[in-house]
Amino acid sequence: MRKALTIAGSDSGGGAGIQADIKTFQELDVFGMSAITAVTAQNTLGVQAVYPMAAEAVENQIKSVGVDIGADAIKMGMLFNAEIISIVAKQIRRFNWSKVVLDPVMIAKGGAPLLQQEAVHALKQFLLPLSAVLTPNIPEAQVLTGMTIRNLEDKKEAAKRLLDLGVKNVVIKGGHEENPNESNDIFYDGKSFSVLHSPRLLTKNTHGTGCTFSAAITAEMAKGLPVLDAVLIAKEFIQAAIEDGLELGKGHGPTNHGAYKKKQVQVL
Ligand SMILES: Nc1ncnc2c1ncn2[C@@H]1O[C@H](COP(=O)(O)OP(=O)(O)OP(=O)(O)O)[C@@H](O)[C@H]1O
Ligand SMILES: Cc1ncc(CO)c(N)n1
Repeated sequence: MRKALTIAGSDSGGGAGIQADIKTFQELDVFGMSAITAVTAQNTLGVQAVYPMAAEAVENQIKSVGVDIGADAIKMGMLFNAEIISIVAKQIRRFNWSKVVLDPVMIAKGGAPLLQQEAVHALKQFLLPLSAVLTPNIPEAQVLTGMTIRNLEDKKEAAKRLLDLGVKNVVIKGGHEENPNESNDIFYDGKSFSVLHSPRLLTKNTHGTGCTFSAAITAEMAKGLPVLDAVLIAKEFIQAAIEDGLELGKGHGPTNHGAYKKKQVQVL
């Protein structure tokens, strides 16, 4: 069985972070493993508290997986601080992992910081050059490039700048765009651009969309798919999960990780 490791934060509410990643891996028939970087007290209303792990604890979780089980692909989500970032980078190099997906999580939907501002530099310096795929949303792409993104041309320019920082492929996600009809993502591999179209679904239940999308890319890469094919499946996966979003809690409910598989079965 193919194996994927997520290095990310725990979401007690179960919709984002490690929990979203493991559910997504499972739905896509990949064995999920985790290295927890921080524990968040979180629900559909927001993040109530963040408890970062000691960098050594993160390092040892990755080592335990790497020396024994191994991983076909790696995903990184919330990393919180520069010390954790630098230790994660060291372990990725040590195990020679190349199918590495970096979701540069910075701020939760309610505004809580999930990455310290002073750690952005470390993320760019240590992790972008080790990543096969980077999946920023628009605000994250703006922070990483220092440019304002208003339209498709800006997205293309930002994607080029991100590749100049060492990442091999980038998907700039459109969830935060003000387009009322569509939520389009753009993919760039250094040679050509692809626009991944989807209708914008009118729902408040979008907690964990970014985590779920990048975990699905990771799972498909673990199975050996080329990056663009993995991204296209992930787009279908997140679309189905949002369409079937769950009305749980009093705020932004989670997406339904089981929706994609259910849809496949119906088609058969
Ligand atoms: N309302 C929506 N309708 C359709 N697709 C959406 C919607 N919101 C987000 N998406 C899709 O979900 C994926 C994740 O995008 P988004 O920009 O929301 O990520 P994110 O901001 O990192 O998520 P998070 O809020 O979990 O951190 C993208 O493929 C995006 O196009
Ligand atoms: C733990 C965690 N990681 C990532 C996100 C971003 O959605 C979140 N809300 N919580």
